[in-house]
Amino acid sequence: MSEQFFDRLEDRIERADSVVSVGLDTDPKRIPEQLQDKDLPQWAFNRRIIDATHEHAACYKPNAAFYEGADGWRSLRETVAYAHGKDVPVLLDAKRADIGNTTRQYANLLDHVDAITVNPYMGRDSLQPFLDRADKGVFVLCRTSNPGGADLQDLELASGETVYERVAALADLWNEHGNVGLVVGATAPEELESIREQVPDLPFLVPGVGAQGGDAEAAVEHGLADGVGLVNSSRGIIFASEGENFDKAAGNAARRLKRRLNEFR
Ligand SMILES: O=C(O)c1cc(=O)[nH]c(=O)n1[C@@H]1O[C@H](COP(=O)(O)O)[C@@H](O)[C@H]1O
Repeated sequence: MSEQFFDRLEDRIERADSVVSVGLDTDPKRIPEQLQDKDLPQWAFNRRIIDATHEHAACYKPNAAFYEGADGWRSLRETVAYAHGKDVPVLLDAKRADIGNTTRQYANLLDHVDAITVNPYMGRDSLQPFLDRADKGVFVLCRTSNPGGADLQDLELASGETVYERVAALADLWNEHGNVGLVVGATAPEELESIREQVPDLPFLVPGVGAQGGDAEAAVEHGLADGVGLVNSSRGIIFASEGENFDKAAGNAARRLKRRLNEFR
């Protein structure tokens, strides 16, 4: 198996014929009733979601927010092992980074998963332990999908570039091991296009299609670098139905998204 995350991801994209990142944002309150009395309801839910969606998944992206706490981390560990058993990489959406000794601990998260999202706000040294993991993917938040994404990221610097453009330029510099990608939301299609022009070689993780109503065509057209990149939907897949056959609905939603995105690949 290749040493490089993006090579492994490329293989997976080819095998699944899909750039869909299935977001495992498993809100305990939205888990169907029939699973609520299980030992680890999140794990019971994720297992059925993975069974139903893995053939359409380029990766799984659990967001750490939903797994904080002892049972959550246990569920996450089982989930990651199960996804790996299906040959699907796992991108932990943790948005971490801190001062040196703290961030070294955060980077240990990469012992368990294939890639992670990080926050560039504290600068290069806060990301160094992640960047040093040449075999793992490091997705740097660049232009986020939320309405407030513009508050700081769109500010113009004295140099004339915006903050998100500066982040993209820095991420390109930090990409010494070929393991860096950017997070750019599908709700900002113009920025997606301009960032793609600025950094043609960095794969993007593009969240914001589905529940946030982002632009699927722009996500594919600009999110991929040499065919490699990810377009994420979380709630739109895993909570496609909250009824008894939630897994079947999730599988259908993942297949539909894959087909829709493939129209633009
Ligand atoms: O880093 C991310 O993945 C991320 C960045 C961003 O700009 N916007 C964004 O929505 N996300 C994540 O992508 C997922 C989107 O979930 P849905 O809106 O349910 O598809 C959540 O886990 C968000 O935290």
